[in-house]
Amino acid sequence: MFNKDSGHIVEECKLKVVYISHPQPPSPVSDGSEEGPSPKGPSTDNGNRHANGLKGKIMFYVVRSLLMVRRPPLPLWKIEHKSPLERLLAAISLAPFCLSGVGTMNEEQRSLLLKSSSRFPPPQGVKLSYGTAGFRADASILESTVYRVGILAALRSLKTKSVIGLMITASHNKVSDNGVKIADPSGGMLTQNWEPFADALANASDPGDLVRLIIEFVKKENIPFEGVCPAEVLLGRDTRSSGRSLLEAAKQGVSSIVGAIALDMGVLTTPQLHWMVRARNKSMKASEVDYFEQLSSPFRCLMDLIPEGSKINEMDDKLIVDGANGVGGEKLAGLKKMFNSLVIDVRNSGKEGGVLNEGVGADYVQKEKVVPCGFGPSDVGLRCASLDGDADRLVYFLVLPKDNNIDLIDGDKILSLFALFVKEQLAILNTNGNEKINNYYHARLGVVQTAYANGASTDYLKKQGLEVLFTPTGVKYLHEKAAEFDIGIYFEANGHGTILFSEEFLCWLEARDNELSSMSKGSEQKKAALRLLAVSKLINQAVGDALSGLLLVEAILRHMGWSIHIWNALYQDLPSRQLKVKVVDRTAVVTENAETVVVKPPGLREAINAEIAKYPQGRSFVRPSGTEDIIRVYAEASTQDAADSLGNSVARLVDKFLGFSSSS
Ligand SMILES: CC(=O)N[C@H]1[C@@H](OP(=O)(O)O)O[C@H](CO)[C@@H](O)[C@@H]1O
Ligand SMILES: [Mg+2]
Repeated sequence: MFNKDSGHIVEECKLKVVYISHPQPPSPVSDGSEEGPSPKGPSTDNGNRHANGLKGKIMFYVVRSLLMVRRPPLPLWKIEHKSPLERLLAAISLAPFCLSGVGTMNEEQRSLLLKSSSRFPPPQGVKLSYGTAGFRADASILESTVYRVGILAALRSLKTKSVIGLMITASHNKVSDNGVKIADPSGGMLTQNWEPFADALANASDPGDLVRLIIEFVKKENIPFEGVCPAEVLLGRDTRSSGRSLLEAAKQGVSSIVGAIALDMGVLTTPQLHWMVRARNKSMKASEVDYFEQLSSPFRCLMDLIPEGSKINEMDDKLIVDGANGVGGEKLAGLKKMFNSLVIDVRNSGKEGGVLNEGVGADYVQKEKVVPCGFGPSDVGLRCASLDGDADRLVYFLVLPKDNNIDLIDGDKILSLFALFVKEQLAILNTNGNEKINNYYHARLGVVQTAYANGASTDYLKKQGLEVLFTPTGVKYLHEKAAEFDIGIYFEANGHGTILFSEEFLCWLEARDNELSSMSKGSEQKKAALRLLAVSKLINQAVGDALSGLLLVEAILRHMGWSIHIWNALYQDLPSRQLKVKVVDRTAVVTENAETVVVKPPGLREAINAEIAKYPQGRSFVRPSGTEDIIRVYAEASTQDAADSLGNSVARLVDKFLGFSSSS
């Protein structure tokens, strides 16, 4: 992780180093623990301090020399302390921290935490939970939470000896909300084992409680602490104005762990930050320019490999994108400059005065099934797409001639398009004319959905002979499941998804590609190998990414020679309805079987099943949202009226069992 370019990347990408941890220099007078008594009592007297200081200096150089054998110096040495004298002073001030062991906390670290955390008191009467996508709430109460997640990210970096990401976003939620989540070293979501600790940290009542929790956790997880190892956290935020002060809180959190640094990567899409974390930990270049290059070059490769005759007519050439008045539109405008084979008209880029996610964006389009602001009758029949507020979701749509209605082409249909293409390329790769080839690799291709996937999509995918699996809502679950395959494609109906390739399969594919280069250059197999390799590079391997997903959709439609109408006609969605019900305590609903069955409160399951039985092709389930304080209701049936009616009946049941009237 802390690759040799650590300092170099900082310069090359013109990154701003936002904070470098400043451990308190050992003072001969005060131990800096005014905030509360030390559990160990006063650590040293003055004489001991001086003696320890000298011992510390000597030991520090020994430890540091040893550490430098296996890693380059911290960016700390390169960036902040420019002159040799400044570096020496920094080394001396860090010395005491480098002497303490694993899983322990010395007085200086404790004092630093107590001091900084006292500036971020937690909100009163609020219980926070690291839900489907981290912590989310009204931005005005989040400073303490973000500060504490900064601490968590620094500890995670120490534990994994890798670069960690911290993203400040509330995605598709309203502009006054915000949120914070962590990207693990792979670029994926924070490991689920650490979520209870995240909850405990966020809800710690005071600085003392917070420090006690950290001490316990550091011990339990054996985290190398107190400057023994460096920690590095990449910070990103979406376009919400509250993100600025929250980012400051995150910096304070990171820097309250000795040896930890925070790098402000600026305003980013969520998938960009995840990608950068992954790239840094793979010692790859990780700037925004590199990200654009990573997407555009395989896209160009796929376009160059489009079969002769797969031409689409001019009307189908233009794509209109709704940027949700968020970060995605602006980034897409930058990305599209890197190729001229695609005409993209970006609307709702945030520069026209619209409000983030208000009447715009992928979540609005998918849930309300109406045109977003800025779209209208002149767009009827054109290929349109919508990103969400942090650009990790993508849906397509067709504007219908009447009543602002749309034909939605959601995550399920994007998944179907990707699955068809990958399956076709795998089949070409493993066939030589009519003969099966010898160097055959049976790549396990799997697709992963949630209960929100339209039943018609699941039927369609199964009919194509694909293995379909289900997980609970939340990309952390889908991603984990998809990673079990050689090629795992996952999508939530709302448009979050990606394609994961196993290392083993990619190794084989690269070898096969080389073999084909010498044996059958220009053959269909060679092209199929090149296409699959291009897909593995274009599609974000860390998380679902609307920008990379959009480029892949565009490339595949051209490959197939399909208009959006042909794509949309792959299968017809069953009519569905989604509703939200406000209840007293949403945690009272407990589900199982990928959230399709309610186990608590007693009696609700039977009542829902009795409703479902009244509707042909009826399906309905309820679950507590992980991002909003509500219960979500989903209903599907053979007609829209029936789906609406089933949804309403189930929503009434939820209200009856758990609503405010039931508790009074
Ligand atoms: C029905 C729905 O769209 N749920 C979304 C929503 O989660 P909830 O837990 O349902 O609030 O936000 C998550 C994060 O973006 C996303 O993963 C999930 O699919
Ligand atoms: Mg999002």
